[in-house]
Amino acid sequence: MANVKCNPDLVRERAKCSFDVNELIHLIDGGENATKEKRHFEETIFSVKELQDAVPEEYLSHKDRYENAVRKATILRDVCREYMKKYNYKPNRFRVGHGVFKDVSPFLLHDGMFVATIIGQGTPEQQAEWLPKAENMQIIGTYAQTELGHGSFIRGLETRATYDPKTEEFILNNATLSSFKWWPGGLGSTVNHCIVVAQLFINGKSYGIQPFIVQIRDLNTHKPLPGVKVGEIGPKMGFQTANNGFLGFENFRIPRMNMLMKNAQVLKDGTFVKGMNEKLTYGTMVMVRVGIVGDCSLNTSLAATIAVRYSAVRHQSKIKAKEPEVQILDYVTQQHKLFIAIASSHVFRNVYSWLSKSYLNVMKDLAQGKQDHLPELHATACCLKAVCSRDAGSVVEECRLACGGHGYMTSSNLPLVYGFTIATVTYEGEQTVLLLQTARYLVKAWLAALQGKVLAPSVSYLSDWLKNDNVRWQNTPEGIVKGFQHVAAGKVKAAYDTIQKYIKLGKDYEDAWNLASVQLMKASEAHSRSILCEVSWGEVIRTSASPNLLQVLKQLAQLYLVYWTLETSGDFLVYSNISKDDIAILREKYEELLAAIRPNAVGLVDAFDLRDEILHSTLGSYDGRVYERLMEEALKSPLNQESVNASFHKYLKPLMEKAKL
Ligand SMILES: CCCCC/C=C\C/C=C\C/C=C\CCCCC(=O)SCCNC(=O)CCNC(=O)[C@H](O)C(C)(C)COP(=O)(O)OP(=O)(O)OC[C@H]1O[C@@H](n2cnc3c(N)ncnc32)[C@H](O)[C@@H]1OP(=O)(O)O
Ligand SMILES: Cc1cc2nc3c(=O)[nH]c(=O)nc-3n(C[C@H](O)[C@H](O)[C@H](O)COP(=O)(O)OP(=O)(O)OC[C@H]3O[C@@H](n4cnc5c(N)ncnc54)[C@H](O)[C@@H]3O)c2cc1C
Repeated sequence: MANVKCNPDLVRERAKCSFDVNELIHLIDGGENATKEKRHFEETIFSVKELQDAVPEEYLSHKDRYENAVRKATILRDVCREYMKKYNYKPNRFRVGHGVFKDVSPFLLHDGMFVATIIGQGTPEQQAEWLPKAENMQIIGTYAQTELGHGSFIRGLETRATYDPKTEEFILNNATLSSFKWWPGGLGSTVNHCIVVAQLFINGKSYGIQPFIVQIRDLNTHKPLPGVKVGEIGPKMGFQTANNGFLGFENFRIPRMNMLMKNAQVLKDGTFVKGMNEKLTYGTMVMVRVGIVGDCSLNTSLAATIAVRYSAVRHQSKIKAKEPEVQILDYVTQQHKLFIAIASSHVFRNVYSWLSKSYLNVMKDLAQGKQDHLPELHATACCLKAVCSRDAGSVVEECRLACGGHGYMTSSNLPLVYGFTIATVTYEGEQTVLLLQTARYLVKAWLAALQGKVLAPSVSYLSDWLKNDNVRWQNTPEGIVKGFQHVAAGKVKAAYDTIQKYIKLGKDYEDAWNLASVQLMKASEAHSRSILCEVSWGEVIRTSASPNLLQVLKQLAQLYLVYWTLETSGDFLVYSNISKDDIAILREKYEELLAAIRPNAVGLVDAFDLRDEILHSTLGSYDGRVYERLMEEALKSPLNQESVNASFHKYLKPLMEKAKL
């Protein structure tokens, strides 16, 4: 990239960067070698001609766009397969996926949830049967859980799997419209298999929801099998190429061994054998929620790179009347909009790495029959997924708005990035629903703290606060982290007290919970923010990096802490010992941090190392040829391929002629 002829503003920005951009790239990637491998892989992918679109996707019809996505998905699969064989390298498919599809691969759910569920929910025998076929794409699958009538409340799913001991089969049925599966990615026209989550019935008795592996299309003709009704759900806000679909069954029979039986089993005679914990059936969702925190980091870095580079190139208006128009990045309000995007991407990455380790530890424990840490993992993954996805959506939108009119252009790619980022707020557990899951855990933890019990590490601050809620405020990063814990503890206590108040007024627990649920949701958000602050600050101070880089990483981490303290200063005034003077000091600190980060802004986004092919943006490319690219892309419009459009003769001319009469 270094030899590309760049916009002079970007050249100047890069020259004033105070740290070694390559050092940060290696740190993000996990080492110099990892960067080399990543770049070699990406170079390979993006040099495949067939993966490059001659016409921008947006000009294709819905159908052509889907077919083009499937075409590219199959090529990408082949290239990756060969590459992995040759180099024994496991690539990050989401990064290159953004480049190849711009939007979402129709195989996303195959890789992300179908294969993962077979691993997580299948017995060794079932894995041996299905996994090789799924991994080498002999079969293509998705994860079909959500229905027209139910997504969040999965115990309310209506698809039925009724066991027939005579034939040792399950009979799948969707008797109502609301029971139709609705949303699964790839289901529309791509997959031939599904994990179907259905209510198990044996001898008229319900045994809760269980996962079944179901073939829905003929492998040769791709026609839906008799008894299967399947189709695509139509255009959406984003995810256009994900091929989300609907599905229903009518007396569709599958063999007994197609119930994934790692956790619970149905024996030949219809005996149901309960698993260690029925919530283990929800395991794939926990895994994906963890993954989404990492995805939030990537999505945020995409938007930050586009908006920061554009803001360095774009000149508009003046700060001083007699001086030239400034780079819009010099407006402190612009820095306020954008630097939190850079900081958030680092915070999400660090927290993702921490959460993934917890996830793997809990998986190891579960394999040995220990489930003590599962509730903490579930609670932590829920609130982090909810808050990170919401933050990422807001940050991406702020970056888009920060690009003014050009941010509204599809060719900036910001509308698309927003489309797939904001979807993470809803899928894999709607944000409020997940925050309330965490709130259940927090309320229990609070009760345990009141009883003097030892709490799990992520909530031990509740006990500390109970012992001493009068800690002096300190304007240091550690002091701010403590402050976030005080806010969270104060909110958990307030929500708990509110529940108790309603119970004393004669409400039952469930109604009291619902009445207090805004507070519970806010407590959960505050808990999440305190984890984000504590973990990310902790990771940064433990980072081994050169002094120059460490200084910049600390500035970003502090920016995150101060930004969110100021954003939630009302809470701090209520629940911590912060004073108005402390807030004034923090405001000053915030301005200092923006000024300190300003010279490194372009270097920082360069360090995300996102190739132009991944950014897909007229505004964000490495060379900063913004106006040239905007014009080049505009000229690709089919309307610009003709000097006069047929509508002139058909409609406009007759209209004008009528007006003459
Ligand atoms: C684009 C790139 C993305 C990159 C992502 C990275 C990697 C992933 C790769 C690919 C995936 C890509 C895209 C995904 C597309 C989207 C796919 C989907 O959306 S699939 C559908 C997802 N659906 C949901 O998430 C549904 C949300 N609802 C639920 O999870 C549950 O119904 C519930 C809200 C949790 C409530 O369940 P239930 O009613 O049964 O439980 P409660 O009675 O409320 O609580 C009982 C008890 O159980 C505990 N618990 C609940 N869940 C779990 C769990 N998963 N693990 C452990 N424990 C759990 C809960 O805490 C309660 O405990 P207690 O308080 O002690 O009683
Ligand atoms: C792009 C995209 C891709 C998807 N892919 C898949 C897929 O591959 N497979 C799949 O199975 N599903 C998929 N889904 C479905 C997705 O998982 C659900 O839409 C999601 O879990 C939310 O459920 P819902 O639609 O039922 O929302 P609802 O629960 O109906 O939410 C509507 C409102 O009700 C509120 N609400 C609901 N319950 C409660 C409660 N208990 N307390 C308080 N408020 C509540 C919510 O907070 C929200 O404000 C996808 C969805 C999207 C958008």
